[in-house]
Amino acid sequence: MALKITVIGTGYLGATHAAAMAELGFEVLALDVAKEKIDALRAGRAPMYEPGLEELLRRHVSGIEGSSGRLRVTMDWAEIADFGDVHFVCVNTPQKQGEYACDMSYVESAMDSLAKHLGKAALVVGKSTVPVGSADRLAARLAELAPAGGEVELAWNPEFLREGFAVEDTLHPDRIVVGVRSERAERLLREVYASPIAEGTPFVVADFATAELVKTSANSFLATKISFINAMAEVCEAAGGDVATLAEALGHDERIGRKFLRAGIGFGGGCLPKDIRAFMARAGELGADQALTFLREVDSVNMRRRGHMVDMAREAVGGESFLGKRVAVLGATFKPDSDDVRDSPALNVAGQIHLQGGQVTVYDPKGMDNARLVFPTLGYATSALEAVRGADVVLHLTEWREFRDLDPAELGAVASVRTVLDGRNVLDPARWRDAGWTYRAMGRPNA
Ligand SMILES: NC(=O)C1=CN([C@@H]2O[C@H](COP(=O)(O)OP(=O)(O)OC[C@H]3O[C@@H](n4cnc5c(N)ncnc54)[C@H](O)[C@@H]3O)[C@@H](O)[C@H]2O)C=CC1
Ligand SMILES: O=C(O)[C@H]1O[C@H](OP(=O)(O)OP(=O)(O)OC[C@H]2O[C@@H](n3ccc(=O)[nH]c3=O)[C@H](O)[C@@H]2O)[C@H](O)[C@@H](O)[C@@H]1O
Repeated sequence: MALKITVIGTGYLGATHAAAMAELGFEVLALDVAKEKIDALRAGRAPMYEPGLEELLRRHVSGIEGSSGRLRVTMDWAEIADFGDVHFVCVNTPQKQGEYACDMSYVESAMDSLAKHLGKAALVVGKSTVPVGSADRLAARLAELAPAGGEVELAWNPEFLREGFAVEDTLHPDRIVVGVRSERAERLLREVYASPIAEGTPFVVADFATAELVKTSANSFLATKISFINAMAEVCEAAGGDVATLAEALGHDERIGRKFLRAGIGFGGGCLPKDIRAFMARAGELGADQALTFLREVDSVNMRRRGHMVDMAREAVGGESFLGKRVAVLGATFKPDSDDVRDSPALNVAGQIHLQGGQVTVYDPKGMDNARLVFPTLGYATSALEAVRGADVVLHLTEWREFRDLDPAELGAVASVRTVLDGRNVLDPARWRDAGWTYRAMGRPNA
């Protein structure tokens, strides 16, 4: 009989995972403690903006006309425990308030709720990003709490999807990593991922600690690559070089590669920043803090880029202060094709300028509702054109396709001053200059 799968936590990771599991042909039951997410999913709506997710949900959510009916949702733990052979735990692991360490309380609470109701053999699979050593501890806790005792087992299967490509990355991952303690756990996970494995996706079997470490080291590597190029941007600014040309030239070396070498206002989101901090905190607990001190630099280079964009904007409006100045901010999300504003560099820059007295107006194609929740005091416009109306400077902070396609002449007709600062290094300087704009980018003093 085909495996039955549950997904606990239906945020960016869980909602996508649940829909993808249904797409792969499994019967899926998903649970969340947030009623609005469950209501949205039940109606076949994605709880967040993620390209392709809503189509997948409508194809599989039970009760939607023409759907396969393979995906159902619930808020009932007993139903979840009774239904699943394999339970994926996809809840959030944010940074602890005022600390670098990871807040494990959501994972612990979800595991406890599930364990108490488990009455039959099951494989519980952690997918959340956790500090190394967590799976070991959670396995002992699970064994203690689960009534079925030895028949309930834990595995760890970190996730590498990127927001904006979540559906594609889940259905066709570049690798699958599983931390397992038995052949049975490995066999069950091979069954779950039979389809990507058949497509040739590498399936890496590891112990718990290594599986956990693959995830945090992957995100640390990506963060380091971005901060490396942003450090080079700082040097280019001092020396009069061009970081975009530098990155292109570096990227031709296959050992370095072209990806993740885009300089600008740096990385944000619900993962990279908090994951490198949690990794440093955990290394400290393990007595290996020296190994990761470089991540402190990675973090501070990254945070400096936000401050540098604020400085560039202040200089553009006269150098002294933002008082009485209108600043248009294009972009609120931490990256394009997402509505996620968690630790968004764009919103951080907008917020800093607002706090320094600037009159900030933000526009983002998908992130407006989330941005308003985080920064209700900023001004919000209904289009890029409206945001730019009367502006003394325009900041391009999230590289949505829509912004690249804007007509600089049309914007120039409504702006008060034609100065654009490109925080993502993707606008075409010639197009803007031809329309009478002063164009400046980060790390490209002569661009
Ligand atoms: N967002 C992403 O692109 C990726 C996230 N991850 C990791 O996946 C985990 C989840 O991240 P996101 O989906 O972004 O977070 P999220 O905040 O979007 O979703 C988490 C969901 O878990 C639910 N939840 C919290 N406590 C619960 C409980 N006790 N029982 C049931 N549900 C509960 C929340 O209501 C929320 O809907 C994190 O550890 C993150 O680091 C890993 C790879 C990619
Ligand atoms: O653990 C996670 O949650 C995920 O974190 C990242 O994915 P994501 O946060 O969706 O976004 P990325 O594409 O990695 O971008 C992160 C940030 O870096 C910035 N970035 C990216 C690339 C670049 O060259 N320069 C740059 O500033 C982006 O603008 C964005 O703010 C990883 O890429 C995923 O593999 C991982 O699963």
